[in-house]
Parts: sequence; structure tokens; C-alpha cells
Amino acid sequence: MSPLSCLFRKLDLPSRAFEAASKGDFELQGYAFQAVTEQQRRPRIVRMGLVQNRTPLPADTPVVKQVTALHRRIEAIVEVAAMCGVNIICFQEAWTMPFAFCTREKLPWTEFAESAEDGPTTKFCQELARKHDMVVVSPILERDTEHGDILWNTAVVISNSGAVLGKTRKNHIPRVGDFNESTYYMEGNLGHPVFQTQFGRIAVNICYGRHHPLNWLMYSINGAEVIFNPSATIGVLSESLWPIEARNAAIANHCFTCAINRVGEEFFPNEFTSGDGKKAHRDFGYFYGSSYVAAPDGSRTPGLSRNRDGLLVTELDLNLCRQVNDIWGFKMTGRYEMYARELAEAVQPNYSPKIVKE
Ligand SMILES: NC(=O)NCCC(=O)O
Repeated sequence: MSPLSCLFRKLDLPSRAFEAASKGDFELQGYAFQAVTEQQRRPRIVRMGLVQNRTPLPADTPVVKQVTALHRRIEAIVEVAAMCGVNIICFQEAWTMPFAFCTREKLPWTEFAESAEDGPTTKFCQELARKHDMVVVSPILERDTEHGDILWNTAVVISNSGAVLGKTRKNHIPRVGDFNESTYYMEGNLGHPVFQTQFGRIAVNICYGRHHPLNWLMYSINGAEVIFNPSATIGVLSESLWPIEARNAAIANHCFTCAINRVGEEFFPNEFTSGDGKKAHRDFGYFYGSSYVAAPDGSRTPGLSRNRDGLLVTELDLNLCRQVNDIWGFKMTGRYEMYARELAEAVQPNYSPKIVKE
């Protein structure tokens, strides 16, 4: 089989996992991508878990109750992921809260922010990681108490040993529609870290970063074999882009990409406007789920449901990254030095675009 003929197949998951998912009222799907068997490297088989979910309680419920309900929900889904042999699990963007940034109000929403190092959600994820021998990627609203008490949109990466391996921050903050996140936090300042885990090298490109090819590229240049894209995005805005962007990034960077989106509608206590002359409203719009995994050869899994909570389990052979790289050679043929030079010139205030005129 040539790596280019790699297609996914259905993964045999234990029936007790399907029973538990059905009892817990969430969808469970499993697929596997294959790679060619090599002579000198053993297959590097790992299982990824992608979780999409709605917020179980209304947004006007007390903050701690909402967070606790989300912890319980995720705990139940992670139990099933463990039954399915998942090695690395990733939750959706800002998973411990409703996506309240549309409101532009500070309280109570900023009360969902926590320390990435030792907040209650990180402690909860450390327990999950230890219990299930699983790497946990936990995207939260971070409050950095050591540095001015400021907020960030952060993903905490917890090793399967239970140790906090590190954190990465959202590099691109949207200024589109009701995504008023710039009211709360700034563009990330940690660059493009890649985390070496027991199950491969991973990176996290948070939501709006998926529209920026250079953001994907930099994680890949730092060696990411799997790039997660935990998101919160709504139908009218981005559903036409969703199937293309993470998939294209997997192709362009010879890596696997995991696109995750929340589901359902969220209503807020106070009306807000969208600055478009339309009436004030209390809802954000429809988060359309559809989480999926794309492989470096361009194949992809089907998406999870548009409207149900779900767990997508995908088995990867990480050897596929190098196999596709050897065929297409984008890393080798990319003219990075030329782009770097030209970009360095283009960002100067006195730059004149190179347009050749008659
Ligand atoms: N959460 C977030 O960055 N959403 C922006 C909209 C999008 O990128 O689809």
C-alpha cells in the first residue's frame, strides 16, 4: 500500500464503551488511519480523543455550579475514552465556561478564569491524567496571578504522569462577529511550543489561529506531529470554512490535525448588540460541533454530530507524517529563508509592495 492510498477505517471499540456513551447521551465514533509498514521503524500507533459538548447548565447558574457540572460531564466522557484506549485527549476551547465573550461584560465571566498551573480545573485534569494514563489537553480561560492578574486564552498540557508539562496561548484573537474576545485578553506571548509526550509531539492552535497558515506552519516547524485546534465557532460565520482549514493544514504541514468545536446554543442574562444595526439579542448563535481528524495525506474522518455531545476516537500511526513528507517534500521545498527575508522587509513601516508596473 502506498501512503497516498491511506484511508481511514472504522475502529473496533468495546461494546461497553458504546453502552456507556449511550447511557451518558453522547455520540461515540472511532476510526483508524494506517501507514505503510517500515523496515527500520516500528509503527507508532497512538489514539486521540476529541471531545465536543454543550454547556450543561444555563449561563446564569452560579459560576462554581457551572464549572462543577462541566467537570462531571467531562469526567464521564473521559471514562469512556479510557475504555477505548485513548492516549491523548483534548477538550474544546474554554471548556469550563459558556462562551460569554460576546457579551463584553466582565463579571461574572472573568470569574471562570483559573491558574493554568494549579487552578481547580488543572488539578481535576491531573487526576484524570494519572487515573487513565492519558495526556490531557485542557483549554481554559487563564488568570496569570503572577503577572498582573491578567487573562489569557490558554491550553494547559498535562502529561500522562499527571505533571503539568506546560501551556500554550491563543496567538490570534478574533475581531469578527460577536467574538469580542479582545475585550478580555491579548494575543498569546508564548510563541509556538510543541510538547514532547510519551505518545508523540503535540501542539495546540487555538480556534481562530486556524485561519492563519503561518500559525500552523510554526508548530510544524517546531516538530509537531499532531496539532489540536480546540474551537468555539458558529454556523453562520464559519461552517463553510470548517471542513477545509484544518484538513488543508494537515496536508501543508505533513502532520495530523484535530479540529474540535462545541455544540448547542448559549443564552446570556443580558441582551447585547452585534454592532450591525440589528436588534439586541441574548444568544450567540449555533455552535455546530462537527469535530474531526485530518491526516497528512489529506484523508479525514467523518465529523461528529452537529448537535450532540460526542467523543471521537482516532487511531493514528505517526509514521505517516514522515512517509508523506518523503513523497511530497514540502518541508524540503519550502523557501523559508526567502519568505523570512521578504516578510522581514514587508513588516517595515516604509515597505513598498513589490508591484511591477509598465
Ligand atoms: N473562538 C474563536 O476564536 N472564534 C472565532 C471564530 C472562528 O474562528 O470561527
